[in-house]
Amino acid sequence: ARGGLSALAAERTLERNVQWVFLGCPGVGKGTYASRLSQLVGVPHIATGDLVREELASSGPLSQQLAEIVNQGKLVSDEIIIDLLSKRLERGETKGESGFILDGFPRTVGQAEILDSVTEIDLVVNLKLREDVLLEKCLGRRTCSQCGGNFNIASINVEEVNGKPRMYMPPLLPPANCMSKLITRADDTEEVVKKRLHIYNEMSRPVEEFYRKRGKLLEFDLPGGIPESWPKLLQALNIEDHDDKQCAVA
Ligand SMILES: Nc1ncnc2c1ncn2[C@@H]1O[C@H](COP(=O)(O)OP(=O)(O)O)[C@@H](O)[C@H]1O
Repeated sequence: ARGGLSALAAERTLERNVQWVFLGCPGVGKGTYASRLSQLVGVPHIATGDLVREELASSGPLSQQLAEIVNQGKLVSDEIIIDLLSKRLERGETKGESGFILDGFPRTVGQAEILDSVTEIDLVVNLKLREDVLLEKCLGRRTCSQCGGNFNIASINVEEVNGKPRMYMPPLLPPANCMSKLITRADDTEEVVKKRLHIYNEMSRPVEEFYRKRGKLLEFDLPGGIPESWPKLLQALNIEDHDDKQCAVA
């Protein structure tokens, strides 16, 4: 099935820019890989979590309400999310953007149905990682308050247990001048991450089935950290990266 999906993706690219979706639990690395791919493929990376955080920071009419929901690890209503996403897509269109890699959307079957009714998604990449590693990955996340760069200070090295493969993920450390400006997201506490993982299983797992039934789901088990996973992901997507060395460390 993998070959078929990759072929499908390649064929689409010739006609118009790609319209891809990234699915996966909190902490799996959706943002990291979606962002890298978007640069490579030349389409915008649109993360609904970022849209929500921008709205939060703007102290507009929604921000108080959103802060409460997000900081408890709950999902924002489909209505609000669709509204934020539509506005983002419209802004992009006026700037001449086309295609996208969506990250963090759709997160409910309702959102998937709405998306399905307005446009065709070419491919859905389902990123997967050992569950016991996800919490640590979330707790290790840091953002530079100045440049906005995303990093991870978690150093993961877990042994093989019950058929789960050994997993080595070196930290993704910031450059020296970001070091003193690192901040942690308010929803990346142990309590809230556990809640988010639970809500993912309840509300977002069914979205995988939604796309599986439509033959669009590409399952991708992350083999390790970025240096190990990035080339394998490109291979699974049939994409060549002529600048591979640079990307692996960027
Ligand atoms: N598609 C969505 N539907 C509902 N809520 C969303 C959606 N995308 C983002 N959010 C809200 O923003 C928060 C942060 O999202 P995100 O940055 O994607 O986090 P995660 O690390 O859990 O993938 C979510 O916990 C949720 O409250």
